[in-house]
Amino acid sequence: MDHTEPEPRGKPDPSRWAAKAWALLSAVRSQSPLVQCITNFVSMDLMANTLLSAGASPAMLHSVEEIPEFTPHVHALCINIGTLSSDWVPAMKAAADLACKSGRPWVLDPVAAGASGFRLKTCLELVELKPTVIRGNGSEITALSKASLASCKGVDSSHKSTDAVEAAKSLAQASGSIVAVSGAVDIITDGELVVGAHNGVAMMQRITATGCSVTALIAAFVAVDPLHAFEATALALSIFGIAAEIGMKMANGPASLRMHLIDSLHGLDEADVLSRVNITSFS
Ligand SMILES: Nc1ncnc2c1ncn2[C@@H]1O[C@H](COP(=O)(O)OP(=O)(O)O)[C@@H](O)[C@H]1O
Ligand SMILES: Cc1ncsc1CCOP(=O)(O)O
Ligand SMILES: [Mg+2]
Repeated sequence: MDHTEPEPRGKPDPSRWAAKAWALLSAVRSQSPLVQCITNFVSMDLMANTLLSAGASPAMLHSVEEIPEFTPHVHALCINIGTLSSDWVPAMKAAADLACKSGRPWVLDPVAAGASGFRLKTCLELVELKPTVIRGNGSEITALSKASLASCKGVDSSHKSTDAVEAAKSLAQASGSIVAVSGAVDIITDGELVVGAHNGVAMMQRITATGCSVTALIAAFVAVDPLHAFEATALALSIFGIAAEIGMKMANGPASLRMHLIDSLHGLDEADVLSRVNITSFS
């Protein structure tokens, strides 16, 4: 996995983003990073298939007994609190702590963070364990950033991603994590620089666990380029969106889009990626 020095940050150059997208997808395919996923029951299947179709190697291991042996050897860890219960929290915390201590990137998906005090408290405790990236929808990032039970229907967002830019920036500054807010435009920030990834189709919101799955894809991308987590996060979101755009041409509705999204992610070629990556600076 690449440990070279970070590239200088600055105004995004569209051709640099597209070339880097193809380089990172190719690295995931050739290196097949092992991604440990501690995730909700709803997302396990789509998340594992998303990682496999991108070329990564998923492992849905969550028992607290095996984390000390397993987690130090993974290339990245994804923690998702979607179907949270108290007996899973020690495993989540132990895995996050070990990932940090072993120098492995880890990514947090704070599903429905503002839906209950238990969820919010657990997310805030996980944020203390220094996730490399936090990816949520607009309502989740708003709740986590303000540490309050913001108006939240459940797992789906009632905020546009673009209305959560300031919340994302302050969460990134307070946590030291890269923060991504998904939506029609995916917002990615390190607390200063903000970019928008414009790929994707609206019907992705009608398939459960697309958000969870793109969080796991972010973990795979960060695994192959851990020193450029900001770029890897934006590009994983863009690549997932491109797969959906291509899949949508063959789909008749959410169920067939789910299938074609996975097929398209597996089949993405250089021309698709270079012509479709759409990331712009956002201010
Ligand atoms: N209106 C939209 N247009 C294009 N892509 C979208 C839209 N809404 C969501 N997406 C994409 O769907 C995926 C899941 O995002 P989202 O629905 O916000 O997450 P969650 O399922 O966690 O609420 C992301 O890849 C995001 O870019
Ligand atoms: C429906 C549901 N309920 C608890 S977790 C979950 C899946 C949420 O997936 P996503 O956040 O990707 O829509
Ligand atoms: Mg979600």
